[in-house]
This record gives sequence, structure tokens and C-alpha cells, in this order.
Amino acid sequence: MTDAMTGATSGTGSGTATTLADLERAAASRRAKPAFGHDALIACDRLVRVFTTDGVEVQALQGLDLLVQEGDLMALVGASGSGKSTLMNILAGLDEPTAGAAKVAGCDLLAMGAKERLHYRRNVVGFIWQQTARNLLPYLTAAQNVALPMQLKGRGKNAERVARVDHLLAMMEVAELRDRRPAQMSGGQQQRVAIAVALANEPSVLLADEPTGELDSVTAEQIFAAFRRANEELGTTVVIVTHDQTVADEVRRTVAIRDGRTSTEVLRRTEVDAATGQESVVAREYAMLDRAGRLQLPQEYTESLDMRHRVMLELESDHIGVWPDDQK
Ligand SMILES: Nc1ncnc2c1ncn2[C@@H]1O[C@H](COP(=O)(O)OP(=O)(O)OP(=O)(O)O)[C@@H](O)[C@H]1O
Repeated sequence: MTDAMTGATSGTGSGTATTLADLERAAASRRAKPAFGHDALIACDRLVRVFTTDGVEVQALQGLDLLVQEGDLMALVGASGSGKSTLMNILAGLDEPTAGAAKVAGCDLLAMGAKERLHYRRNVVGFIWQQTARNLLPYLTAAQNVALPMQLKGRGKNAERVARVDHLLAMMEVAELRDRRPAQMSGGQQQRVAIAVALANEPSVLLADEPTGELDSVTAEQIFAAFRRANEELGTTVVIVTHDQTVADEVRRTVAIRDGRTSTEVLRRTEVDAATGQESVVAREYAMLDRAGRLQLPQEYTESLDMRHRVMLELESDHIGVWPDDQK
């Protein structure tokens, strides 16, 4: 019988001793700790997605962590190929991760069967694509497009559905287009109708992949305002992938993805000057620290100080200093 099994003190050689009671206490405290992201609406935990094409593996997501709280309106940014669309397709229930964990509104995205997946796509998430033509059925009017998800779900009586269609189209400021088909609308109008379609079954989350990518800046501004209304008036959580710096600057939280991982994030808050009462938005950049203590420093920072491979660290009372390697 070992010391640990008897609960007796076992010497470690370093002067400290661990007893079975210590181990049990540590295990109990680990069990008592809430799971990562337990209170978040979207929780991605070390998400991995590997694509294999012709025997070549591409790691599109390399252990990505992301938490999004209910009611958030946030932007995801990143260079082409960084993994944004891969993440969005997983969150939309269109693709499955290779490893890791992902939960949206209590649904475990790795454990859903075909029936649950269909329910998830119809009721929990709403999706808006960049290509305006992909969001709407061309032979249906705006009102019919918005009504369709409710009909497929068997939701409400006809009169209730009509009232909800009109309410959503009015909220998106396209009420006058209710009887037009997509070909009779501009790209921006189609995207606003598409948001109404995505909201039809009251999803918890709206996901949009480059929704303003095909539009000019004035129209893009209108689309962004429509997302903001959905967020403020209905409380819907909104995640937008965008290359558009104006959109990224207007949200409270912008998360950057680099090489399949969340790398940095910018949080913006409104501050009021005590003397003048004037409001201003203050933006602050943060780096993501994962549970293993890994940190991605922004490329422009490391490049400007020629930091490579190894850096010098120093722990101060309230911060950690990072310097270029002095032994190079
Ligand atoms: N179905 C697939 N098969 C093979 N490789 C894929 C597939 N989808 C994505 N990839 C690869 O995964 C990586 C991430 O792609 P992803 O489309 O997620 O990037 P992105 O950040 O959305 O890029 P963009 O801004 O150009 O849309 C890329 O290297 C891409 O080539």
C-alpha cells in the first residue's frame, strides 16, 4: 500500500508533503470550479478544425477559445485564411469541429444528431451571408421570405405570422418593400430583408459573415444600424465577421483571429469627462491569455522591437515586462 493510499505523509524530497486528504481537497476544488464559459451564451473551448485535402492537412482552427456573453454585439476580424469563416460555419451548425468543445445557448455543437442540428439551425441561430443572393429565395417576396422560417417551424397562426413579418420588416426599415422580390431590391435592401428572415424565429444569436462585403460604405452603415437595432430592441446576440474597419470600430468588442486562434481584442467604452460632461469612446487593446498561460503578442509590436523566438521577462508587482532577447 502506498503512502498516498493510506493517507500518510509522503515525502517529495523538496520539503513539502502531499497527503491523500490534500489530493482529495484539490480534486474537490477543481470539481467545484465552474466549467470554462459556463455563463457565456457562446463558449468555444480549445476548438480545432483540421481539413484534409489530397492528403494535405490544413489546421484552420488551432485551439481557439472564445466566450460571448448574452446580449453582446461583437466583430470578428482577421487576415484572409485566419479561420473566421471556419469558426462561423461551426457556430452556424453547418460544419463540425475536429476537437475541442463548443456550446451555443446550451446546445453542444459536437454532440448534436441530425434532428437536433436542424432544430438548432432553424431556431437557435440566424445566419446572414455576404452574397446577398444567397440569403433570400428569388421567387418569393420580402414578406414571403420572412414568413417561410415560421411556416417551416409551424409557428403561430397566419395572422400572427403576418403581424410578425410586418413588425420585423418595419424594424429593418424596409416595410415598403414587403411585396417585392429580391431582384426588385438593391443589395442593401436585400441584406436588411435577410436580417428580418434570420430574426423570424427569435434566434438567440445572429451570425453574419462579411454582411457588408458587397456594399458601398453608406449602405454598409445602414446594414450595421439594422444589426444594432436587432441587438438593442430584441436583445439578440450578434457576431459579425468583417473586413470593414468602420464596422469593427463601432462595436464595443472586436476580437482578432490569427492563425486559427483568438489573438487580441479591443474593448471600447464610453467615458464622460467630469469637468465638461463630454462623452468620448476609449478603446483599449488586450491580448488573450489561454489557460496554459500562452499569449500571442501582436505582430506589429514584436516586429517593431525585432522580437523573435525568445524574449526576456520580468515580473513586477503589477505587470510583466517583456524585452527583446539581450543574448542574441
Ligand atoms: N473546406 C475546406 N477544405 C480545405 N481547406 C479549407 C476549407 N475551408 C477552409 N480551409 C482552409 O482553412 C483555412 C482557414 O480558412 P477560412 O475560410 O476559415 O479563413 P477566413 O479567415 O474566413 O478567410 P477569408 O477572410 O479569406 O474568408 C485556410 O487555410 C483555408 O484554405
